Formats: sequence, C-alpha cells, structure tokens
Amino acid sequence: MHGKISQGMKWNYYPPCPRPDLVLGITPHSDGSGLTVLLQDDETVGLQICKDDAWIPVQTHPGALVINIRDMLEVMSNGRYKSVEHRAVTNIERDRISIAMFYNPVRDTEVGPDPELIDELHPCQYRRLIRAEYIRHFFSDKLDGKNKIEFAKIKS
Ligand SMILES: O=C(O)CCC(=O)C(=O)O
Ligand SMILES: [Fe+2]
Repeated sequence: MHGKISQGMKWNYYPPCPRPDLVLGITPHSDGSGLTVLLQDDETVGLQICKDDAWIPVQTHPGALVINIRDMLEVMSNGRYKSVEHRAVTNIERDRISIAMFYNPVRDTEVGPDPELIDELHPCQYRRLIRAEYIRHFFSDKLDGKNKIEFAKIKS
C-alpha cells in the first residue's frame, strides 16, 4: 500500500462458552481492510482460517503476530493475493482476547488493481472504487464468508 494510511484497532473478548459446538465467537468473514496485524491470546487457540473448504486452527506462539491479507490488498494485487476467510471459535473452559490492528488506504483513496499487474494473462478482475464506498458496502449487512469482495469484482 502507498499513499496515506489509516490505522484502526479492535479488541475482541470471547468469554468461555458452554456450547462451542453451537456458538461462534466471530462468524466467517474476510476483513475489509488492506492488511491486519493480529495479536492472539498466548494460551487459547480460537482463530481458524478456511483453506480448501476446511477450517484450520492458527496455533499460538507467544509474542508472534499474525499478518493477514485483506480485501483491499486482493483488489490492489488484482487477485494475486487473496484475502483470507477466517472465523473465531469459542472455548468451553477458557476466555480469549485478540487485538487486531487494521491498516487501510484513507477514505477518499481510489483503490484498484495495480496496472503493472494487469496483462493478457492476468486480465483486470476488480473495478476501481473509493475506499469509503467499500466501507459503506462492508457494513451494510451481515458478513458471510467472502461475500463483500464480490462488490469489487468485475463480472464476466
Ligand atoms: O479473534 C480473532 O482471532 C479474529 C478476530 C477477527 O477476525 C476480527 O477482529 O476481524
Ligand atoms: Fe477478521
């Protein structure tokens, strides 16, 4: 990302839950930002990423940060990088905290695929949009997996 960047922070607290089989901490989604840096609880595994239709737990390592590609980077890279679908599960015995730092192009930035990443083999897959437009769309209704990025995709 280049140009002006805005930064946001979100603390997540997941209390112990008697029915982790029925209750998720956060439902499946991809983040609408550019890049997320996540500090996970050292002791309780809760974050899972979706790969090949399976949910894979992200193990904790004390002091380690999880760096995640998000929707805006998928658009800017013309799909070379894919934002990751993820969710957080609950735990029957333990509570869990995670702290997410979101890095975004500022609201009035026009975001689109880098022209250097568009060629005959890699046709343009995403339209150009204003970051604020994407934020409005992102929060307009329920997050459901990677449903929000469809807004930016050029339909063939
Ligand atoms: O708690 C986690 O590990 C995930 C948090 C998350 O996905 C979010 O805040 O967007
Ligand atoms: Fe997230």
